[in-house]
Amino acid sequence: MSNEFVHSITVPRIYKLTADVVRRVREDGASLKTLIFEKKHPNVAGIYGLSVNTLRALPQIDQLLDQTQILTEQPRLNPWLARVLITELLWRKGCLKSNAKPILTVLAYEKKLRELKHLNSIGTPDVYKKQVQKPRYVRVNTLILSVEKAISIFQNDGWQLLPKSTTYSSYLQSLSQLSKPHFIQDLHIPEILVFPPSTHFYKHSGYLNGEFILQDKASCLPVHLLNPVGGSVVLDMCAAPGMKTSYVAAKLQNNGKVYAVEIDNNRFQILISQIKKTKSFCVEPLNQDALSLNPDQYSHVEYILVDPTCSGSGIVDRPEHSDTDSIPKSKRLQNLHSFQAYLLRYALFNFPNVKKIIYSTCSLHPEENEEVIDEVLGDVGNAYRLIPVRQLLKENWVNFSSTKYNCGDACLYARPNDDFCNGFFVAVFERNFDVILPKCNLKGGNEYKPFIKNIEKNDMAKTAVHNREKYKKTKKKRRNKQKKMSTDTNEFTIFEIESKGKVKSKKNETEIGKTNVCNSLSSNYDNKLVMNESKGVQEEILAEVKVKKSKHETAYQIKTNNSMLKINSDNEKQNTESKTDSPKIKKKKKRINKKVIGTDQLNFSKRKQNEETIIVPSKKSKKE
Ligand SMILES: C[S@@+](CC[C@H](N)C(=O)[O-])C[C@H]1O[C@@H](n2cnc3c(N)ncnc32)[C@H](O)[C@@H]1O
Repeated sequence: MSNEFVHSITVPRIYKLTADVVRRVREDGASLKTLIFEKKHPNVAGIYGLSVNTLRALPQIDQLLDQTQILTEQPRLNPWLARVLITELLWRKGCLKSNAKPILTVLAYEKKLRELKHLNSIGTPDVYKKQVQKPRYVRVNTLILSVEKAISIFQNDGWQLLPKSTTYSSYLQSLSQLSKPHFIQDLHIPEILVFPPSTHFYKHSGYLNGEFILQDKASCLPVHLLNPVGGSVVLDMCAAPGMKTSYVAAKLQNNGKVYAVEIDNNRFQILISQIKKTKSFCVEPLNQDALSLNPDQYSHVEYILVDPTCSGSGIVDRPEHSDTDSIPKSKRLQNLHSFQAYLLRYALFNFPNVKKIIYSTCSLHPEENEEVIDEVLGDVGNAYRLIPVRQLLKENWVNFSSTKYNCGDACLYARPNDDFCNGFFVAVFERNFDVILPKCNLKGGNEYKPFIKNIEKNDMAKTAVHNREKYKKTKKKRRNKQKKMSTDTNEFTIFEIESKGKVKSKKNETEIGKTNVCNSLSSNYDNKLVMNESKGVQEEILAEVKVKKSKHETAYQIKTNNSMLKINSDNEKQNTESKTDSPKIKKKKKRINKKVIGTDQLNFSKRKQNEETIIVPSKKSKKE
């Protein structure tokens, strides 16, 4: 075989795409889910699996790369492709079938790799091993069928329903022994049916038509505890991918209203898809920053769900962060804490008729949980109280918040090893209307509203990749400009949200990504960390969202039975605009209206929004 011939064989696309995904997750902090979605490859599950496995085995792979010196000896070999191929060879298929040059190169080192793997006693990397064998939770979408009907469907499929448990300990006992062909109804949430681990329903017609939602029990708990009564108005401040939104709609039986707010454009598409699939007609999706909601316009809101971006540390099968991550863990948690407290405070202080607010995270870090609750409790005084979740669940729960915090054990923790579900935290706030809301000058508080205008909202919707590209471009532009005006010290002031305390101005900030902490949180953290609350969901939903873009407009088109829902999107325009903007002068920016053409089935509304983005130049700015 001549060299020329070997060179002409291309590497299978799945390996190339996975290598790119893994690189961007590691280097850009991009979201695995968003990237896989972007690729629009038919084998979403394959790319997802290989990406997750490669990411998890990175420390071991890098050790092998070091020892074999492949990358030094083979400088033309793409290091990320090498990592993916090694994963496939050593931990997945055990072979590589192609004569493409990179594959032959890796295969030339196969013997050495295997020997070193053996010598290093690298077995299956620890992170491959699941701590918990989580059962498969199925939430019955009661907007489409009753729980009884769902049970009979599964029974017709050959499943056998175990008797209902009466205490949490007997329920957990049953869960720990659950095996085919048995399933059980959840003790707390009757809409949830529980099946043995590794049961797959992705191809089940009930799943495909929205009757069954594959949603972890932990993710259902916040809505179960919110428990809005029919006819009420609910605000879901962080809605995508819409698992909780659709559950709220089911709780309301579509009688009432749910405002589902999502800042990220890509995730908003998934939210729309979920709303449609689940027939959640009472939901009005809003593609905007929840912090930009005009409280006067939403003064009728009675229930709020605050389920913000978090570290996702409670998710059982998510890839771990490693020490090599660019932002240290403590700093990440501090940033998340600030953002979460900000959002929660916004909910607590700005909606005069709200009765109940749920704060939840899929994190097990007190920084994102008890510490957030303690911080806001100090601000709201007696205007709100925490309802002890122990009472709400009638003592049938084991894990609560720590008594070493002011919130005491009033909040709920779900812990994978005890509760057989993802790790989660839930706090339930109830409004005491006898007490007037105190004034609060802190982030999100009622005195803070005017500042909201100064946040560059468009940017919050950017993915990490966008931010990086934008940052690079702006840096390049600025460098060129600086060359031209070498004496120019172009100073400007930007606002920065500090982790603790007030708004502060900062001079000479050069990194666009730093113009706003929430911005970087919403993009980096959300995309990087909050892949989803259930591993399957991202594959499932992504596989279904159909996005079509025309040359002249970006449009989301979702097929309905008899009509086509079309949402004109200004995303690209916004993105382009923001990319070319540099924050140097006082600038008013009109947000382009989201035009939504509703179908007879979906209840989307037209919404006008002209928000100002103002970044104030300091007085020292060079006079042009
Ligand atoms: C943890 S996820 C929400 C999961 C969702 N509640 C569910 O159950 O499917 C957090 C979401 O909040 C969105 N988000 C973050 N900051 C936001 C903001 N300021 N306004 C609206 N959405 C925001 C993120 O893009 C992300 O989709």
